[in-house]
Amino acid sequence: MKTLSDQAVGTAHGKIILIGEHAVVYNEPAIAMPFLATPVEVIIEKINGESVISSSYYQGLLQTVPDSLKNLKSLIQSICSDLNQPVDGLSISISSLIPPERGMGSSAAVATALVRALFAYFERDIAHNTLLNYVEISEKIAHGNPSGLDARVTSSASPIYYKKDSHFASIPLHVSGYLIAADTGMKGQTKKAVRDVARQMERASHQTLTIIKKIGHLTEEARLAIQDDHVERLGELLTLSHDCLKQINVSNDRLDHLVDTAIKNHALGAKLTGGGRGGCMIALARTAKQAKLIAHKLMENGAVETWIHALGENSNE
Ligand SMILES: C[C@@](O)(CCO)CC(=O)[O-]
Repeated sequence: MKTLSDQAVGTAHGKIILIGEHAVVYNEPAIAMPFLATPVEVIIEKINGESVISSSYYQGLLQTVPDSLKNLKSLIQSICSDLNQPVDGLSISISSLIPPERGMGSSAAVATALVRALFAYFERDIAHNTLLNYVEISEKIAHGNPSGLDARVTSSASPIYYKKDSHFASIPLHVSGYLIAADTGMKGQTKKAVRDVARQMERASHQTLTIIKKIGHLTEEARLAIQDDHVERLGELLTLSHDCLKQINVSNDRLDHLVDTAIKNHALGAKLTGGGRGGCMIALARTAKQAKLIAHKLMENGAVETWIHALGENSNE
């Protein structure tokens, strides 16, 4: 009989929306980026007895996980059953640098790393589509109705261009530069912001639709800038899209202040990322040195945490 490995590791990373948020709700495209500065690692080791799990939220038996980890328990049970392996005898330890509830794909990334670790532990190869299907099981429990975007971006090295109703395409990443993300320390208010944009669309449809369409054009241009290595143009497009997002009232003073701070400190561009009214912002810099300075200035100006990701660096795909 084949002996299984005593230890296996699975990795994944966070995601950020580079451009196109809110407009994507109205059938315009958006682009999401793998964000390697926030990695996730799952280590599985062989133990005797019942399986245990350890994460920053919980340490204990897999059988008695709290509700917040039920998605992972289901995922482990499905995989062990599909691979004809016992659910006992595993020590699963999860470490994640992705802040939760910031729209950075935290739950999908943990699920991705867990699926990879389990398949490595049981010495099985896994096709990318099978991985996505497993992550969806977990995301359905965690979020109800996942779009599939987070699963794709947290397991991929390439930016993903996407439209509503599961239109996904990888973009060849030829642009180089440094992407800085900063956390405002406030929870984003995606649901409320999406609802308010819908109300605006009813009240002032022509005006609102013009802005939404403009974000769509900026996103198409950003796709070209990424694949044709036009980092300066990409920066301009980010700032222009932030102006559009301001016009549809999904920014707030704290985000605007961080965006202005980044630009004053020679960012090529900056914008909010995700649902807005809190959450995170991003800035683009040409060099590592500029990125570090911008991150430092963002911290001085109210950010609670910053991360720097070198575009084009190897990832774990
Ligand atoms: C604001 C939004 O476009 C992105 C939130 O991360 C909402 C959505 O696409 O569901």
